[in-house]
Amino acid sequence: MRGGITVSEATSERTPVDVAVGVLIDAKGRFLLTSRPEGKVYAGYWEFPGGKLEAGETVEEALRRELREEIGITIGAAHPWKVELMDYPHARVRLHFCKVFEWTGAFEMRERQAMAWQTLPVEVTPVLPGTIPVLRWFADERGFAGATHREL
Ligand SMILES: Nc1nc2c([nH]c(=O)n2[C@H]2C[C@H](O)[C@@H](COP(=O)(O)OP(=O)(O)OP(=O)(O)O)O2)c(=O)[nH]1
Repeated sequence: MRGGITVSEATSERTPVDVAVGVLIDAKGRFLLTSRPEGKVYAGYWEFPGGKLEAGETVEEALRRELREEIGITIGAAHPWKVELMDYPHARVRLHFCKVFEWTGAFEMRERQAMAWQTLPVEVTPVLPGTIPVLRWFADERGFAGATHREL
């Protein structure tokens, strides 16, 4: 007989995949969102740029690599901000959100994403579920009341 593990228990026990996420903030306090490229899950949804850690990488190393690969910039220091676990049907992810205030190079959307500098409330839509808590943290930091983004 197989153990009594139900599908939902198995799902909640999935080992999370670590993801490094960059919250780029410019001199005006705007933050950068990019759209997920065609061919990825949640294609077209807006998110903070980033990606999965490769073996042996720190969060900061992964973030530096991903932002170079995906949007063409070289970041300065990555300041760890918050860590969030998200359960999606496709994966369980541990999102390491880092604030980034300095970078060099010109933005180049190498995966043909779109980019948008945003403030609250966010105007682009739809926003990836794993991005929504970040908007709430910004709202709390900035004393912003009301909806942080538009629902689909
Ligand atoms: N980059 C990013 N990913 C997020 C955010 N919120 C959120 O739930 N995620 C999830 C979506 C994905 O399941 C995962 C990131 O994986 P990904 O597929 O974009 O990473 P990657 O660039 O390494 O992709 P790949 O090479 O495996 O195709 O994290 C966010 O704000 N930014």
